[in-house]
Amino acid sequence: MRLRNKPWVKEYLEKNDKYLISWDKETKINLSDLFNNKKQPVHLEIGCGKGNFITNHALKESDINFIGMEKEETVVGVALKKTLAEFEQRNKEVTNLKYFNDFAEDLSDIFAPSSIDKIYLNFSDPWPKARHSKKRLTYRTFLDIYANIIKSHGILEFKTDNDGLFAFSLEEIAENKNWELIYQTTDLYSDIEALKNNIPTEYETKFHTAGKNINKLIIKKTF
Ligand SMILES: C[S@@+](CC[C@H](N)C(=O)[O-])C[C@H]1O[C@@H](n2cnc3c(N)ncnc32)[C@H](O)[C@@H]1O
Repeated sequence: MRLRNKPWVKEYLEKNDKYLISWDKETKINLSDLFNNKKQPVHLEIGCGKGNFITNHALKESDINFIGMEKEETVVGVALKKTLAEFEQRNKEVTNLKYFNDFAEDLSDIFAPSSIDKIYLNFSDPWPKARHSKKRLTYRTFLDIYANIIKSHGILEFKTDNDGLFAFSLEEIAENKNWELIYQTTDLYSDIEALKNNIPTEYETKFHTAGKNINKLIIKKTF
């Protein structure tokens, strides 16, 4: 499905702006003002795509506030529509999930240091050409940005079908003093224990169904 320039999106997002985070680029977002349930931990998914993963997390873990960050406005529109439909189907109100149309590059300007409890990064673009390696969302500058916004000893979970990106990410992590590796597998679907709590993303389902191995790593902030 081609998602660019869907004409309904702008109007739809304006109408449903209570599920969106807006940022004035001058001040950092005050997380305790965002959700009515202020005291709950905040988990952020970067590059949430059409929102399957974060919606299912928000449905399952109502004691956590979720933010889905996505750079494409049209994709945010599609994600929000799906979220509202999923919650409605279960007669539930969306009180613990908001979408944010912005870029991972801006995270340190958006959120205060040590303010996010957990970060998810799923099936981010592999950028296979060496000259584009800095754009990979596990490149060292991104790892530093995540370490800045996540709380002390916070956890980041990363899944990818792309073996090259996975190997690259492990190398970047090994070189980065902000993070320690606490789990890794190149075949998530053969790790029964890890699978128990696994919520698949849209890309994950697609690749796993096609027989591709799914890589996963978990890292913890060292300080
Ligand atoms: C390959 S898709 C994966 C979507 C979803 N996470 C999944 O696993 O099904 C990557 C998503 O990340 C978004 N994205 C890529 N770079 C980004 C960035 N720098 N900041 C925010 N979102 C980004 C893309 O627009 C796209 O929706």
